[in-house]
Amino acid sequence: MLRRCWCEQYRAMTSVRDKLLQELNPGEVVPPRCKVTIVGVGQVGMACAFSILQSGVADDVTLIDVMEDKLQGEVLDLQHGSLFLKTPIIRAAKDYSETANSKLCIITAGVRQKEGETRLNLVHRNVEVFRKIVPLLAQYSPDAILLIVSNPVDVLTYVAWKLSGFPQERVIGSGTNLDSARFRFLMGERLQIHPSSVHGYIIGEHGDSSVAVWSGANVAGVNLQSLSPDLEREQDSEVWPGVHKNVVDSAYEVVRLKGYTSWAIGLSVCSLSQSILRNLRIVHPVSTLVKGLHDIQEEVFLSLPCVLGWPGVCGVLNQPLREHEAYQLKQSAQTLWSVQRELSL
Ligand SMILES: NC(=O)C1=CN([C@@H]2O[C@H](COP(=O)(O)OP(=O)(O)OC[C@H]3O[C@@H](n4cnc5c(N)ncnc54)[C@H](O)[C@@H]3O)[C@@H](O)[C@H]2O)C=CC1
Ligand SMILES: CC(=O)C(=O)O
Repeated sequence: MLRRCWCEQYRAMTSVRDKLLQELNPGEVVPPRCKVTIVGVGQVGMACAFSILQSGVADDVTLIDVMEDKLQGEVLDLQHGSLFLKTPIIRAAKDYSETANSKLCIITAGVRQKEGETRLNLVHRNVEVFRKIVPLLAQYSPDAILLIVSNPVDVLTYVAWKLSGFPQERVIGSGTNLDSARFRFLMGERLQIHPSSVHGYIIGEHGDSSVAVWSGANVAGVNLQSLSPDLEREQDSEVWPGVHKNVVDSAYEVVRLKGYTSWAIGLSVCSLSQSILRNLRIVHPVSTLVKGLHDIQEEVFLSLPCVLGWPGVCGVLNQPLREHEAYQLKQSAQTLWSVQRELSL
């Protein structure tokens, strides 16, 4: 019976595809479950896109940018690699309606630092960029998680939270996930141990006022400060405090050498995306609303260790901090608040 039905259809078919393939459920559309939109196809956006495509975590990667030719060129180039990827849909969106129903929207659009410029110098230009982007993302993907990468990332995460009206757990800044990766790489180099086995957090601002939590730095639970109490002091003979300085200087150094940073932030954002989209509940230092935590009174976003999963930020760790670490964190909050309170949103 079924066979006769197929044969009848076959006679009526014309295209090569129709002759090749007997569809069992023609016309059925399976909506993507893990659609990721990336806004901005500059150095950072493309590094994020490439890492996410390589990981296979998304079933739709949609890119959008105001530079139409660059956008088309980047998307074509990625599509030509489809044979080697496991993401069925890679596309350029002409307008925000094509980003609809994204689970995760990653914003990398905006200006970047020139040599010597700080991240905070970018704030006014990138707030204007966000005014054009965030309301449209929120309109077409009202249930999405916003992952902010553009700088200054902590202030812009606050801006995205305000402009979107989303709950705090669905607006996340990539924050010090990158700084902590740099910290672990630099400590690992000194110890000649892989960064995945060297644990330590950079918290606070992604930038100049970040805080190294030396009190928690460890390898296999062996606290490094218990081996050298001077670890974070100037007089330390092995100059370990220089590791945090190197972390803070990292972006400036890479920008001086190649003009921008891209690969490490791309990998960092991919790791955050995997934790969210696969509901892994991995702890990452990311920028979240910290009002009420560690005695911070200001409505600012800063990085603290957060559990990330399908709902976004599932929880913030009660990380014990020494007095001077908590003091530095509060200073970091005040630095950001002094920038934020000038913004009219
Ligand atoms: N959070 C972090 O750890 C890091 C953040 N960044 C930041 O990421 C941002 C992007 O850096 P790059 O990719 O190197 O810059 P880029 O200049 O290479 O790319 C920026 C892209 O944004 C696009 N864009 C500008 N306005 C737009 C709009 N209204 N809508 C859509 N697209 C728009 C531009 O056309 C351009 O393609 C910068 O703010 C940079 O400071 C960079 C590295 C690390
Ligand atoms: C540019 C920047 O924020 C970074 O690479 O850390």
